[in-house]
Amino acid sequence: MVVGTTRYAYLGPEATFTEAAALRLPAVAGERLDPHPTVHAAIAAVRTGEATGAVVPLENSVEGSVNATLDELIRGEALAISAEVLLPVTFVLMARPGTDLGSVRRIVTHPVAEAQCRTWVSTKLPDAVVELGSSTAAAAVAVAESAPGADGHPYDAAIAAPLAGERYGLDTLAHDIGEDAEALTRFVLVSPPRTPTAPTGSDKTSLVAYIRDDHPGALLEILEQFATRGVNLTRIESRPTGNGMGRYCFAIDFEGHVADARVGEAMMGLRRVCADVRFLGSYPRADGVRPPIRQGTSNADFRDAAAWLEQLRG
Ligand SMILES: O=C(O)C(=O)Cc1ccccc1
Repeated sequence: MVVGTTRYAYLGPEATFTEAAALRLPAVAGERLDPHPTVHAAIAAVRTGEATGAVVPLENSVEGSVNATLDELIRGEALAISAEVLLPVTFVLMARPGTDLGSVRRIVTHPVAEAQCRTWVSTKLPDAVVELGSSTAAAAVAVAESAPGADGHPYDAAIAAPLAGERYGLDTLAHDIGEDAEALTRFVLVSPPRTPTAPTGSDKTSLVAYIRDDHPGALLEILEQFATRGVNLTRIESRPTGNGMGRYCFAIDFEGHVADARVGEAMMGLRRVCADVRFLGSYPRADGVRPPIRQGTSNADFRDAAAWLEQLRG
């Protein structure tokens, strides 16, 4: 296989769900992919310029946001989201060849996988403990390298992607152990700040809003900016800013593109009521949905209203 020269970082090692997601991104597929042990390390490679972009998990349909990624976007040097991809995730319990399911006591996996497989583990292996690792593939490596009887409590099994079992020589003890067979994870391509790609009609925008002085109704003021312009939110998450107890910001995703008038007006409103607004980007939606535009909020409606005001002002 010929590999391009542009380097992209991802949450590794090989055979993570993130690697599978990266291979589905047109900008990344065919380029050089560098595995990193943590989300922080993958994003640090973008910040230092070592990588053009980093593919990292952002949100799971069952477990919610991946805070490690959210916090990188909220704090430190500004970054941009330039693409998203939705990936169905299937979890497998895997162990060294010869391991018997009944003998599994110590399992290792990523927190998102642990949350989705909790019911299966407590029902089928009530005496097992699940420990958390930096990725599902790192968990598979830890099991492959845990010699039974070795010092330091070896792991008996890992919960990871079917591909990780093949890659690291582990056998499957149980298939499809996640709670929701339809579970999806949303991954994003994080790059240095950049001009967004042109609107497609099926776009999403992400930003972080930092409250100006803690006061009653601060969140309502933020929400109003979107509501009055007919902008539909797809996710809102509060996270501590990291600068003192009780100081929070809101990471918000919504339908539309920064080039859309209603989105621009909502963002100008945020700019007026917030201490700071960090624009993360507008990018095509992975699900291709083209939501209906509410009456009175199309680009033409905003243009007409602006022309009317101009006329009144003479
Ligand atoms: O650990 C991985 O393989 C990842 O890519 C993170 C993750 C873990 C579980 C579900 C989705 C993403």
